[in-house]
Parts: sequence; C-alpha cells; structure tokens
Amino acid sequence: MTAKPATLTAAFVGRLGTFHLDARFEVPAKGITALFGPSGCGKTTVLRCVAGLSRLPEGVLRVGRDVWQDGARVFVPPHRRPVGYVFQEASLFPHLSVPANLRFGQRRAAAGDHAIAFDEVVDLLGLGRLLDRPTAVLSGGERQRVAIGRALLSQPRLLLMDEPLSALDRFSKDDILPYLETLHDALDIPVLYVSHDIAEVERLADTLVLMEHGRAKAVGPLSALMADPALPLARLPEAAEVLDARVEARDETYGLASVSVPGGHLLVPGRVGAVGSPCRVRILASDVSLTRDAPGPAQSSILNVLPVRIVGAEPTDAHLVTVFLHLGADGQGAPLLARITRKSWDLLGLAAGQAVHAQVKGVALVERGSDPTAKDEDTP
Ligand SMILES: Nc1ncnc2c1ncn2[C@@H]1O[C@H](COP(=O)(O)OP(=O)(O)OP(=O)(O)O)[C@@H](O)[C@H]1O
Repeated sequence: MTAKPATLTAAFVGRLGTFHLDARFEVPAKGITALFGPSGCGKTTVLRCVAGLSRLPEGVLRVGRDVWQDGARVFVPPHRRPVGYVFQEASLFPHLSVPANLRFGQRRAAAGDHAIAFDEVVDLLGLGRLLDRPTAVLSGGERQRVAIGRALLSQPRLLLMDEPLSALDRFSKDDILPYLETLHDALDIPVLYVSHDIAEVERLADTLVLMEHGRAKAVGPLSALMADPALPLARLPEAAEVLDARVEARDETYGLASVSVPGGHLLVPGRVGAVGSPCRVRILASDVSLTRDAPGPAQSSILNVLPVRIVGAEPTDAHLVTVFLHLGADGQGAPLLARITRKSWDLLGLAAGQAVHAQVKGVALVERGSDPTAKDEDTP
C-alpha cells in the first residue's frame, strides 16, 4: 500500500472582530501554495492563524502528522510552531552584520536541528557578496533575500511568506523571483505564499487557494483553477497557464529548447536542463491568438503553432474574449488560455468544440533563473 502524500489541513472558521473568516482547505504539504485574493479578503489573517498569532476557538490545523490546533483542545503556542515567517518589509537588525542576522535565524532552530546549512542558504539566495556589507546599505531586494535566509535557517517545517515582494519595485522583484524559483526546486519545505499579484503566483505556485470575502472560494492545482471558466482568474489581465514540460532537445545555434507538454511541443528560449529533465513554461493568455489553418513553414515569425480544441469562451471586457482551450487536435492535452477580440471570435466563427490552431507568441521558462521576460516576435 502506498503512503498517502502529506497534506496541510486548515479550517479556520469564526469571527475576528467584525471580520468573518471561513477558510477551509487541504493542500499538499510540499511545494508552494499561494493564498491569492483581493485586499482585505483575509489572506494575512489565515497566515496569522497558521502561525498561532490569531486564535479561533474552533480552528483546526494539521501539518503532515503534526496537530498544531484542534479546536480548543490542542493549541500549540506560536513560539513552539516550527514556522519561518517572511513579511512584506524585511525587518533586519540594522546594528547586526548580515551573517549575524542570518545566524539569528539559526539560534531559533531546535538544538541539533540543522537540516539546512548556512552555506547552502548563502548559495541558494546568492548572499555571498553581501556577507561583508553593512546591513543598513542593502537594497530592498537584498534585504529581503537575507530575511528569507534568516527564516530558512530557523529550520522551519513550514515557511510563511506574506507578500514578500510587494514592497519592491518591478526591477527588484524580477531580481529576486529567480531565487524563489530556485528555492522551490531545491528545498523540501512547504510554503504558504500570500500575494495579490497573479503574475507572481503563476511563476511560483503549484497550488492555489483563491480567497474572497474571508472564504476559501476555490482550492486546487494552479493550472486547473486558471482553466476554470467559473472562476475570475482567467479573465485577469495577466492570466496565464503554467504547463509541466520536459526537455526534448536543445538547439544551441538559436538558444532554443524543444520541450514537450501534454498534448503538444513548444520551442522555448532560455537555458534549460539536460534532455529528459522537467521544467515549467508560462504562457500568457494575451500571447496566444487563434487561427483556423496553421500557416505553412516560413510563413510566420511565430514558431509555436499548436493544434488545440476550444472548450469555451468568456467575455473579458467590452471587446475582448478569453478562450479556454485544450492542447491537441483531440483536446486531450493540457489547458491553455487565449485572449482575442470579440470581433475576431465572430469573424472566425469560433465556437466551443471546434479544433483550431493556437499561435503562441511568447513562452517563458519559469524555473532555474532563466530569463522570464524573454519574448519577441522572432523568438517563440
Ligand atoms: N483580530 C481582528 N480583529 C478585527 N478585525 C480583524 C482582525 N484580524 C483581521 N481583521 C480584519 O480582517 C480583514 C482581512 O484582513 P487581512 O489583513 O487578512 O486581509 P488581506 O487579504 O491580507 O489584505 P491585504 O492584501 O490588503 O494585506 C480586514 O478587514 C481586517 O481589518
């Protein structure tokens, strides 16, 4: 009999002041789970309940086999919960050096519990060059990397990240995201990641808890929720599908990799691992258009043209439509989103069930420090 994969089970139902929370979810106790939703929907409150900083009498929280809360009967106090907490603002000690800030995290770890070594954290977060800089002169992104390192060195069983990038400008965000992607691959610590930036969620999360008015409205794998027409996610301006892919071949001459995804093949710019290794690709809905007939070879600068089947369509605004697709002429492959004008939808006479072709103008690798913004008419 195979063991059931470990899960994180949370049920926080009740009132905090005038706010009613009804957050019930079970997610894998591995990878990154994003709590996503508009401002004030209760994301931080859920994290505080998980950390034990807010207490609802009927709350339940299990992390793997450990019970951290079971109603009023069991309540592990916050200082006994092995969680690392990373906030919006990196609250480093300005009078301590960078290594001393990092070692402060190590001091919080249980004696003898050093699964994540200091050097490993320095390496993963690219902190080597920062170790002898005064803490006070670090940039926002550098401070946040140190804060993440400090949290990891406390040897957490669970990492809680509350909008860790939202205080950073676009440039610093892009600087730090590849580090988070690398951590996701390298470490075996489940992460609850609060964000209201869907692009960030798409790049990092495996699982999504969609929050609305204090309620967990939907819970599941990111790509499945993105492809659900009943949810508002696919209609967001930066809606994208993230697909599990496998490297098939590398074309060093053009800096491209050929990857397979369920139901199709894509050419992707950027550095990938060895042939056969897994990777993930992100395809924005706004980078996908539809055509009835695939253009012949050397007729279009868009290299990725894939057979797809239309599952459905929803209006995005007055003139745009979000089209829900499945890869493959038989529609048995991975989900994909396209954003086209309502006029094009009508002119092409498109309808659910039809087999058409998706022209994918931009594909980005989302792991291992590839250039996530690579996009160009002449590259796929
Ligand atoms: N202990 C409490 N007493 C009263 N109100 C509370 C308490 N805890 C949370 N709230 C309220 O719950 C609501 C949700 O707050 P929360 O910070 O969790 O939202 P959020 O989704 O994280 O928002 P943002 O994205 O803006 O950070 C807010 O209106 C907040 O004032």
